[in-house]
Amino acid sequence: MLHWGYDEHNGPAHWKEVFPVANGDRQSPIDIKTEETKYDPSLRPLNPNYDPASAKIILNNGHSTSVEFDDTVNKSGSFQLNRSSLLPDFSCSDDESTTAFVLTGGPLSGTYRLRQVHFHWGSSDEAGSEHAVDGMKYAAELHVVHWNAEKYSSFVEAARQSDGLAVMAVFLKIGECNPQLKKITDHLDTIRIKGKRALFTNFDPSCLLPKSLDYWTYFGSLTVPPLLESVIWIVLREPISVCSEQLAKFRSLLSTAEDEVACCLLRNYRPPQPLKGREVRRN
Ligand SMILES: NS(=O)(=O)c1ccc(C(=O)NCCc2c[nH]cn2)cc1
Ligand SMILES: [Zn+2]
Repeated sequence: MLHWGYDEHNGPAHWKEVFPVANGDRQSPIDIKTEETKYDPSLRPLNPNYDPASAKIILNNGHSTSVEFDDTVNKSGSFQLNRSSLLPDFSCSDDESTTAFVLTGGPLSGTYRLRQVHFHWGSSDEAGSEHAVDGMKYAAELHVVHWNAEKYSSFVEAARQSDGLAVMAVFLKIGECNPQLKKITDHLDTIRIKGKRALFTNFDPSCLLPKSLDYWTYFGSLTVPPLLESVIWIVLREPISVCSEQLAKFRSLLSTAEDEVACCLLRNYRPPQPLKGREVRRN
């Protein structure tokens, strides 16, 4: 396998050839069998707190499109909420607290810092999500990626620890066009080619969250190589909407770079992996 991807010759079935952890005990995604999930009263409400100004760029890395955030801490060690009045304010969180772009609460102990947001989709609207619910797949899935900045000094270090990462997954269900998603899909034609990136600031991912923050949670892994088993998954139960035209824009992204024969990134989801005895809890 040259470089991993989602085609017949380099897709999920081949990843174990280079990343043996693909057959590990806590791989993701999974099919969530709702009858087998366990209510856990100790689970607290999720508390996402994002400073829209920390968004930096939107990029096409060849296997997804992601919005990257500035997850470096500033000199004084605290986060300032730089509400630069020059930029239009897309923030949906009216919270003026100064703990910017972190996720706390839920199953998490400590503060997880926002790193990036990205998507997974399929070649048709029938499938595209990575997690499934009672065997049912949604059209796409949004991942909001955080790392344990309280215990570890960098994302790369945290990505090697069993409690290093926390990813919040949101299902995208075919329906109305999503006005919040428009900001992202409107930028995709400027980053069609693998490696392309564009300035993208003042984006607040809480705009993409559903009304209810009820969730399932389980211990898993990255769903793309290196498939590191360092993710506390938080899967929101309520989907957000997306329309076919918006999904079509994701599919028009290229998985190839400038000097390669153009190939569209038609799908980029890994199928559900064995649960291997893991428990899925719900709040
Ligand atoms: N789909 S997902 O599970 O949410 C996910 C989230 C993040 C990453 C990621 O950041 N990959 C780079 C990993 C790395 C390790 N060391 C240096 N880079 C991949 C998949
Ligand atoms: Zn992902």
